[in-house]
Amino acid sequence: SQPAKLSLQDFDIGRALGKGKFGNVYLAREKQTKLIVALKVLFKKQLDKHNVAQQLKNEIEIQYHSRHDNILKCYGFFYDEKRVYLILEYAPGGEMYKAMQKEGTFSEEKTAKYVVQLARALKYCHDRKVIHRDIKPENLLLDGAGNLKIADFGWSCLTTKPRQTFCGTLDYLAPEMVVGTAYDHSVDVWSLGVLMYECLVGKAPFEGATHDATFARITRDAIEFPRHVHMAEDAQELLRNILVKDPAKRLSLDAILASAWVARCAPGAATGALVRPAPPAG
Ligand SMILES: COCCOc1ccc(Nc2ncc(Cl)c(NC3CC3)n2)cc1
Repeated sequence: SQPAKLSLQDFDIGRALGKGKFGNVYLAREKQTKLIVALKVLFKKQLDKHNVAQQLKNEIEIQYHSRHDNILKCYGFFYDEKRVYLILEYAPGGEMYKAMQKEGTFSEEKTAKYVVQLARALKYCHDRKVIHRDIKPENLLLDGAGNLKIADFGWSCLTTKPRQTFCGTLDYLAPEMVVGTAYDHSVDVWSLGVLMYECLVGKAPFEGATHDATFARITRDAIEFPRHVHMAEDAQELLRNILVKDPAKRLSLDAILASAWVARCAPGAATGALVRPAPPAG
């Protein structure tokens, strides 16, 4: 049967969770089911002005049909004459980039948990021929147990040709995207490497003062590890094999999940369980 057609009257609206370029996200509760959701309100005028209506359809299509613990659920959408509303899963932990700002760096264990969860979510996407293309802390949320959720598929695509210019931070763009050559799912692997680096070091590996400086560093520089951050050798080794300019030489998601650093810092990841095994009874 078709899902029920919902409208704004079906929700009690709560506080604003975040303000975006095309509209805001509000905490909301569906009246019948009492389900707590995040309601993303987008203004049609803004969507038309920035010519992103097709991108939004993309986002809804991909997120609505995704079923994965580390991908934020889209329960549905509706619209009125001025706005489009996305009914999204509420992630109580908030935005990853805010947690990074607050904590500076994360422990190896917490970083490895994020790396494993992001790698699993990306495997799910890539198996379905979906490339996210815009993995960065601003697009990642945390649930109540600190699990990672990919939250924004605005830039994901089923093809491999970028339609519009990027906005926001370029730190996470893979070299081949910066150069504009054809690229594939391995651009998401590069971004996973940048995220791992930033979680452990506290800043992105190829940060530049300007866009051009960042572009130049992404395409030219070899990865460096600041001396004041004592990063374990197996972590450095893994990052050197992810942040490789040539996409064909970049590690696969499976290889990352099977790496020595993941085995040491996210025990049980290989078997799928990320929770600590209960101590033996008695
Ligand atoms: C003092 O308040 C600080 C903000 O605290 C939170 C912010 C956001 C969530 N969860 C959340 N879940 C789903 C979405 Cl789609 C979303 N989108 C918004 C644009 C991020 N935000 C929880 C807490």
